[in-house]
Amino acid sequence: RSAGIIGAPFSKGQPRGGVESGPDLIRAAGLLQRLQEQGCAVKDYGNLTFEEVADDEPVGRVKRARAVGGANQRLSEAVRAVKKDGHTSVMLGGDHSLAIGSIHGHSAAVGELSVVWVDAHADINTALTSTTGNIHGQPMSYLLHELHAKVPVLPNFSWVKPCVSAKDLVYIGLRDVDPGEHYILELLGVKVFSMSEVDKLGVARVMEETCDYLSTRVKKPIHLSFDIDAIDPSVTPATGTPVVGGLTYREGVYITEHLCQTGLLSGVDLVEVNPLRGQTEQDVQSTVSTAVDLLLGCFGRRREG
Ligand SMILES: N[C@](CCCC[B-](O)(O)O)(CCN1CCC(O)CC1)C(=O)O
Ligand SMILES: [Mn+2]
Ligand SMILES: [Mn+2]
Repeated sequence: RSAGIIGAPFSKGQPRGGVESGPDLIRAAGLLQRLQEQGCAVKDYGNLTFEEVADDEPVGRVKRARAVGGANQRLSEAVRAVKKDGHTSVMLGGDHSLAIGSIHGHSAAVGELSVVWVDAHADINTALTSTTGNIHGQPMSYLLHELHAKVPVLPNFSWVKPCVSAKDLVYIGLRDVDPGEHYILELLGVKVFSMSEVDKLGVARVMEETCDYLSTRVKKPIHLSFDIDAIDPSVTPATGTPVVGGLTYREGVYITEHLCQTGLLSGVDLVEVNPLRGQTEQDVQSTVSTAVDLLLGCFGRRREG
């Protein structure tokens, strides 16, 4: 296995400062060294730099669109290059609006993808259904072919080409879905394993059904977009939009171990770690070390040794 690490210190998909520190915190916790220790080749592509955007006035209700569009165009090019170099891309966020560039660039390199979205939230509001205007609650709406006609073209977004089909998307961990999002998920028939299904089926069955569902037709490379707020806030409190009733540490690691074993994992996002949202240093350390362990599971770490 080989991992290409891209740091994306970006926060404009949401209003809270601090999430831009995610990449360096995850590196400082030893991600690269731990990957190498477990036999994974690692190339660190460093942190992207994003230009400041002046006068980034709201477009309708959408906030900071020009900054988000520009940052994701840079990220898309960077992820495409990492994939062309033959690595599994690892995008360290930063907020979840970065999934736009990460998935777009991944698909530009490898073609059609399966997307596994692990999150408390669906992040599938369109610019018109979003009540907050924060683009970290909207990324999937820019990527789905089926929503293309429903999404207005925002400034600095004209480069985004839809690249994912609704049938190739699976959600795990949902527990805070907006009405507009629920309507979209039902309308498109997107496969959802909410926390109710995790409780009902157990994580092993959820992963079995996820992989069966995604490989029913052609097996595609998998893009895992993991929002740290999918994990319960008792474990990962240092994040912008915590929601009670989340995945245990063990369920989170089981998910990444299982996806690694498919041999199809081709791109990973780990987003929404925000040290300023922790109340204690221990809160931050628990959040960051869980993020590292989730990523190690993506690259072959097995709890059995
Ligand atoms: N769905 C939310 C949250 C998005 C979270 C993004 B993340 O990347 O962390 O998954 C809004 C949530 N909703 C707003 C109104 C409140 O009363 C209830 C929560 C949105 O802002 O669209
Ligand atoms: Mn979330
Ligand atoms: Mn998210």
